[in-house]
Amino acid sequence: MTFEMKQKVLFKHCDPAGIVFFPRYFEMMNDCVETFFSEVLEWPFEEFIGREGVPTAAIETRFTAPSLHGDHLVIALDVEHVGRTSFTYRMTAWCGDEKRFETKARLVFVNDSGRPQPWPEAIRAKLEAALEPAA
Ligand SMILES: CC(C)(COP(=O)(O)OP(=O)(O)OC[C@H]1O[C@@H](n2cnc3c(N)ncnc32)[C@H](O)[C@@H]1OP(=O)(O)O)[C@@H](O)C(=O)NCCC(=O)NCCSC(=O)c1ccc(O)cc1
Repeated sequence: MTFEMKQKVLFKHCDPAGIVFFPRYFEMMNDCVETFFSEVLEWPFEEFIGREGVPTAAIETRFTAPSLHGDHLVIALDVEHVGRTSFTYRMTAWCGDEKRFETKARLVFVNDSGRPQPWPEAIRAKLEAALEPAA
């Protein structure tokens, strides 16, 4: 399955020329992940972040076209791999038919000491259910 989140490009995302500044894209990525946790995993960040966490261990992004103030983006997330303590997602942002960025990242589930721990079984089951179908 592909999870989608709409994101209008706002004033706060942009430099003085009205172009999205790249750290704001990373915030949009995290917003999409947070919404995925809430809506697909039914495990909102506010229920566990603080005691536990899901830091990003690795991320690779390509910015393929600039976004402008007022653009309407659709940010699409696919779960690519579920590991013992981690999962990998791919995310692509579109404005109409134009791709604005694509990213691949690995999140690791950590305990209150910041050490990796296995996913809770119920969360693992939902992550595996969300895995994109094999090509
Ligand atoms: C992520 C870590 C806890 C992993 O600890 P390690 O001791 O390296 O892990 P391990 O070797 O045991 O491996 C654990 C898993 O992580 C995976 N892993 C670890 N490092 C990597 C890298 N570099 N690439 C890919 N996968 C990795 C590894 O494959 C294991 O996966 P499973 O097979 O699914 O179990 C540690 O490297 C760390 O703390 N890194 C710093 C994280 C960080 O500061 N990221 C910057 C942004 S912070 C952030 O995104 C965030 C913070 C707080 C929040 O609430 C939310 C988000």
